[in-house]
Amino acid sequence: MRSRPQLTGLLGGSFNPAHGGHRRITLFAMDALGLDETWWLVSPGNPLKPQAGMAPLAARLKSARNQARRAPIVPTAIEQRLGTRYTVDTLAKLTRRYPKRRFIWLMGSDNLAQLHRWKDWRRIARTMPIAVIARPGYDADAMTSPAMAWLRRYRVPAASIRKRGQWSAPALVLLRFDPDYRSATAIRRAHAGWADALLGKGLDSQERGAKVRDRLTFRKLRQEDKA
Ligand SMILES: Nc1ncnc2c1ncn2[C@@H]1O[C@H](COP(=O)(O)OP(=O)(O)OP(=O)(O)O)[C@@H](O)[C@H]1O
Ligand SMILES: O=C(O)c1ccc[n+]([C@@H]2O[C@H](COP(=O)([O-])O)[C@@H](O)[C@H]2O)c1
Repeated sequence: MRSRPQLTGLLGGSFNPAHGGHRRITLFAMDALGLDETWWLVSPGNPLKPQAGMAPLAARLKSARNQARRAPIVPTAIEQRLGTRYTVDTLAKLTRRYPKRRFIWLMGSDNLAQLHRWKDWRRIARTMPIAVIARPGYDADAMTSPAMAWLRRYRVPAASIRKRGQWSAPALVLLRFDPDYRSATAIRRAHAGWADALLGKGLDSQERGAKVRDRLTFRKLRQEDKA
């Protein structure tokens, strides 16, 4: 049984496809915040993004597994299993299922700039702390955004997350690392056929095995949290 709550980062995304920027910002954020692991929630579909041009979930998940290799990062399609699409609903279910964990929502500043358009975004902020990672080209819009106008009063240093006893919400941590210019948009422009190349003729046996392991891992974690 675990003696202290696991600090788990949640990075939700389209991952269309996952790229080195995701891995880099996740590892930097984990280090700055003292996280034990991060779950990459590969979204069935961002409610604000068009479905057109969105690769199949299996391809996006596979790209995420490739990027997460040998790191304490767990890519998962758990939102599909939970039947949730809006983040507020996902977080309500995850906190109920994994009551002993301490979660923190991670996102790039492009998402802070439009957070006020998300369903029940203040409820998200009341559910868990939010850490925002600076991203080239988006920081000015993020800092002047409607969500930031409300969130700025809850700003705390990264150290307050590291000290697990002080974990509370709402809390906003602003993180700035070496800027990372990578984006999925740029990869899609350069390599439109990435999903076909990755999936080949369909799900290979390795991928089918990963899918089963994904389900089992989260079932086991849930049992641990209930113990
Ligand atoms: N280079 C980066 N710097 C900071 N945050 C990033 C970076 N790349 C992605 N993120 C963040 O990772 C999360 C998932 O990103 P997503 O899967 O949408 O990739 P993306 O590169 O932003 O995709 P797209 O270009 O299609 O919008 C989001 O919170 C996003 O802000
Ligand atoms: O819940 C919402 O209203 C909402 C609106 C837009 C985006 N999101 C989530 O934000 C995360 C980042 O999405 P993306 O497409 O920018 O990678 C992903 O988990 C989405 O489900 C959530």
